[in-house]
Amino acid sequence: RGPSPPVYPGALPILGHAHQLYGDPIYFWKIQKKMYQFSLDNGGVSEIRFGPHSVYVVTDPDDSLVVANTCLNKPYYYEFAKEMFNRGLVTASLTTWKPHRRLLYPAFNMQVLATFVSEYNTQARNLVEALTSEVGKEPFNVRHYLVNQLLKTVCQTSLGLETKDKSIDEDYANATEDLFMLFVERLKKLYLHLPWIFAWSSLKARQDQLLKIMNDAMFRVIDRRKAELKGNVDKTKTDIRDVKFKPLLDQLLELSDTQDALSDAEIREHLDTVVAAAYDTTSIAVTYALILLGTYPEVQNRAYKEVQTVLGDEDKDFSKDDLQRLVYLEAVLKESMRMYPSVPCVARSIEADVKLKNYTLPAGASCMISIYGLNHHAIWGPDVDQFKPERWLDPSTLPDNPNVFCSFSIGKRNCLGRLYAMLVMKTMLAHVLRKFLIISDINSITTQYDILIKPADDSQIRLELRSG
Ligand code: HEM
Repeated sequence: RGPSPPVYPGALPILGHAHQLYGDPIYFWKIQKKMYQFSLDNGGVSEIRFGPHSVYVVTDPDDSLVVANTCLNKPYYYEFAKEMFNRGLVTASLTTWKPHRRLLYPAFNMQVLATFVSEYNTQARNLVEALTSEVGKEPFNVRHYLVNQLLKTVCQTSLGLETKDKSIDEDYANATEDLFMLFVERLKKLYLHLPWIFAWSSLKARQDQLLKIMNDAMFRVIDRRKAELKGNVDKTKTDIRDVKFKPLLDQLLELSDTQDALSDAEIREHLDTVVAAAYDTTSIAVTYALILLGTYPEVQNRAYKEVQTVLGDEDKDFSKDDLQRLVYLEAVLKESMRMYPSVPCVARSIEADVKLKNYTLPAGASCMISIYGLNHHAIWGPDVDQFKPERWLDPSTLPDNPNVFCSFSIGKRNCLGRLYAMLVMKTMLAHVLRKFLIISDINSITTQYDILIKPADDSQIRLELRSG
């Protein structure tokens, strides 16, 4: 097999690096960054150990793509989330994932997403209204507002819920967040990797409670919608929306009716996956973008001017075309997602030996593709650690290798919702920029990790009303 990649320092017999993973979410992010940096400093591949299990940390762009496209199954620690998401795309095994990805793919194309743009605008206006109560006050937690609004947006476009419908609300969001914390807790404690020990733990009892809250809520939504569609009840409900508007739930029920392609349980798993994959990732990305805009007034000013140029002084909504003309705002978003990718790494199972440039990774191990590491690779140039949206405006200032920007992951199993995400995030940011001046300081923000990275501090941004 040839040489082995360097092992991250401090491994102990039996435990490997497990003892280094203990600590709170802020510590856990710090140690992960060190592990990614070690991989970057050592040619792009290194090894850590969860007890006897080898995990390779890959930060080389070419090697990452090889792993992403040849290892399509997820490793055993994704199983921790399986009771919740099961055959949903993120956790599905390859045999389910392939046909289901094909089934869901059409629901995320631009034609469908264009019918959601008025929902995005409505929710962005609601966000602006809610944020108005913070004007002139002390720095506050803007992510809380975004979670609330983006959860509503996703529930409307995925589940067809009306704005006032509280079926999937804060309780659901809190349960999701607690569940993610619980997965991390299990990941860090090696003995809880063993299913029979986990089954007797207090963590498992808590997991069951959270799953019940979430499953009950989602099944209620599915059952009600099925009844509505069967009885043609409430058809007028969608009339106020784009006539072609069809939430993901309706599309999945149609597939189940016409092709017998999906069971109710599978539909629930896909919807839970999409909702969980969508609202928190986007709320985190918009939060960091706002904090960075508030830290760099000249960037904020340029983004604001672009918004004004696209819409003029009229208080109208952004159309799909308007959103596509917000080129600088898109650069701001990409750059903040480069620096703070909501999902900092993804993992794959190595089922057959994988040949990389300098090493062969052995079957039976697993591999972490470090999104954070790739986004901070030296290939970005000497200004890699600086926030420079301008780099996205001129292709000659970007790395030749497109795989180094991988906040939406890379290869065949990349993010299905990336187009959705960009549209909704741009709409939210554009509405906020139009109304408020944002003031913040990224240097005062600490990052924590719970599968996603997010600000640990409540003091995130301040707002002033824009005059005129
Ligand atoms: C800033 C926002 C987002 C980021 C950073 C993001 C990132 C990612 C990443 C890194 C993955 C790969 C996960 C893995 O392999 O473990 C992924 C997968 C996925 N994402 Fe996103 N995502 C975002 C928004 C969304 C949205 C809005 C949706 C849906 C509306 C969505 C739906 C999905 C789905 C269904 C998958 C599974 C894809 C598959 O395995 O075939 N994501 N996302």
